[in-house]
Amino acid sequence: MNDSIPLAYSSCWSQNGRLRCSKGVPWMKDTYLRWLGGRGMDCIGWNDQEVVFMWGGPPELVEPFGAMEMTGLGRVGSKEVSRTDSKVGQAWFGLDKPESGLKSGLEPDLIEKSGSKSRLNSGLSPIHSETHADRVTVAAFNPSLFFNHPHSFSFPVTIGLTYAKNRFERSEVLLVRQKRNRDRVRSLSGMLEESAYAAVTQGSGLRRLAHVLTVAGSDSGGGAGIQADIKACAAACVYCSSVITSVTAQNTIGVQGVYSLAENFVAEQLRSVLSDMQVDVIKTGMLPSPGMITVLCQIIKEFPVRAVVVDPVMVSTSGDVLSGPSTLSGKELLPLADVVTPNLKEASALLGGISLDTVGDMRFAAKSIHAFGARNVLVKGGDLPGSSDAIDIFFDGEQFHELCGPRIMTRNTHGTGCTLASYIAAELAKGTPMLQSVQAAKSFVKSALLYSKDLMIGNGPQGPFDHLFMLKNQLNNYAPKWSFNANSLLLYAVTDSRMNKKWARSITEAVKASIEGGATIIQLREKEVETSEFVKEAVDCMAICRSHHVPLLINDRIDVALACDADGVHIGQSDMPAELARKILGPGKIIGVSCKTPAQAMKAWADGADYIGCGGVFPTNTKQSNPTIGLKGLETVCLASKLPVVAIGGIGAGNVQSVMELGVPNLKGVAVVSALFDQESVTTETRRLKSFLTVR
Ligand SMILES: Cc1ncc(COP(=O)(O)OP(=O)(O)O)c(N)n1
Ligand SMILES: Cc1nc(C(=O)O)sc1CCOP(=O)(O)O
Repeated sequence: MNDSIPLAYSSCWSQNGRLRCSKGVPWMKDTYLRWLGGRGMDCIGWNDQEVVFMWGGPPELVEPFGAMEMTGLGRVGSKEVSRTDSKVGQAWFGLDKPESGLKSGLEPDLIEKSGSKSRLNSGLSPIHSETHADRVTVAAFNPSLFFNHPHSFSFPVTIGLTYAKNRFERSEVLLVRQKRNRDRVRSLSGMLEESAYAAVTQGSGLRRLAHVLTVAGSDSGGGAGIQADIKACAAACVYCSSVITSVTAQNTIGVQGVYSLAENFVAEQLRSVLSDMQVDVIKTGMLPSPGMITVLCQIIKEFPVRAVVVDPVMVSTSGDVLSGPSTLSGKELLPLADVVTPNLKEASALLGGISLDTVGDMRFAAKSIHAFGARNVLVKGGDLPGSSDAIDIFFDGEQFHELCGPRIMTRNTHGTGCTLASYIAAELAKGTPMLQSVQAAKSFVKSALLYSKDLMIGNGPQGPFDHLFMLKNQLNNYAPKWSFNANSLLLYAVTDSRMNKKWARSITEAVKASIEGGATIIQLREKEVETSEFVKEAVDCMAICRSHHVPLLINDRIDVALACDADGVHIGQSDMPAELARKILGPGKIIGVSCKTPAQAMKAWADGADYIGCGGVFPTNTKQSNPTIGLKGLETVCLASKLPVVAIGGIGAGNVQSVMELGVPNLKGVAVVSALFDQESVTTETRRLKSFLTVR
């Protein structure tokens, strides 16, 4: 990289809750869309030597900073300038307001006091010009500190970051007084780093990879510990560096020996990685001594990262003790954790050995561990007695989420805890929000276990599984599925080639019209179209659906779904078995399965489906010889199903209400063919049907 760094000018602001950017700033848009969930706002100022980023805004903007109102301050040249206005949606920092050209956002008296006005304006280039900078300074501060500070104009910067000559320097004062703010600032640091990095690499041809640092023990058998962490991150397409705390002699039979490294050598490894590389997330595993935790905590404070994931490894799956509960109960690390992921045994140990036998107990444990200072807690109930499901409790300090999945019956579960935590860390490193990261990790572990359930590695009772099962598909279709929302089943439009032909419509016209009318998910059920034509049309339909954020599934044809990178497939009882479809498609695709009985619904769940289609609720002419199960049959299947259900068969404006009035919580919507597509105007009929439906 040159000392002189090309940099595009930008300004982003929020308007009606949406991110707006001035021209010529794709990197900025990406960065902020990614980190501020599409509601970002910031300002940037610059002169020939230095560029300043600032952002701020309403509390919801700065998720994951919770309730902290954040705003920015910065410098132009070497001079500090004043504060932002932190009103909702209005915070800008004095350099320009895009709608009205160059304009100061500073309050007049502050401009006067800081004497910054002339400096500000004289330091600016015209809007949308390009400049070159060899330094990028990013600063943010907490206004509550600012306003409480006795010398307001000394700018209590909570964190500042300068990128100059290929290095980040944290040169600003760290003024962090409250624990709550310290947590926020750690996360903020990652964002600042990302922004500065994005700025300086723009136009340089360089790019960076999301990065997790795992601090854990080595498992010689390769199933858990550092080895599992690296594989989980690789599966999530994230770079993983590793600091080894302990070396274990371990196989599928148990742990034969543990050799812990000296604390100062662990510190040396940590400093080595963190002083050189831009680590996004630190994930911790086996930390064999309280002293090692103290060292780690000190270094995390010295080198703040975006998030810390703590897997409180205490006992191996074989039952061998890897570190005592006293190690974590020192409670130094938990207040730094963005998420902690104990299993039942670990949660119990953290809480002094209480027994945890029910989902209610797990909720209690999650809340109690949260009180130690972790921002989020995931209590894993994989070994909850008497449950055929794997139920985890996620608590974010306000809300509980019960995350349910089928328990996969296999001996190959060694390393699931390490893998889950590392996958969460990897998703967080990519910018995925916390709950979705946890869901994506659960989905990954489930798929890996399913894929590996018959593997035979080692002779002991607990085998490892295959993290890189997707590579065997030779297909790069491993995108996180967290975008699937069961509410999208509300009005499910299923196309029909015969009807398209009858009304002289192309598939794309049919899809466009149904989306216009309000369809919430589309299935291409084109039984009479030639494959080459089908793939071509499906690719076009995908483009339409993507641009409208409507998922598109393919009926029966897994090959076509892969060819057009559809969001998933819908399969029947006589099609490719769902379990195999999941193996072929990977965890990133949506799979729906047709079910007429409770037993089929249970199997679909165990096979890794995402929803079931249940019918025929009423007689239909669209599908020959289709048994009708009636409203009663639909209700029975819904009650037996752990998956969301969409009703199908003979449904139209005249009877849709009777279906939805069943009021079963997992009945999420109706799938319809002829009432939408065997009609003159698909848009009108879709709109009409939609008017009877509301998300529950
Ligand atoms: C949402 C939805 N539910 C059920 C079906 C029927 O699928 P299948 O049993 O595979 O029958 P065909 O559609 O292939 O005739 C569906 N397509 N969609
Ligand atoms: C494709 C399909 N599957 C069914 C099932 O019972 O699984 S009924 C059906 C046809 C639904 O078409 P219409 O909305 O025109 O009745």
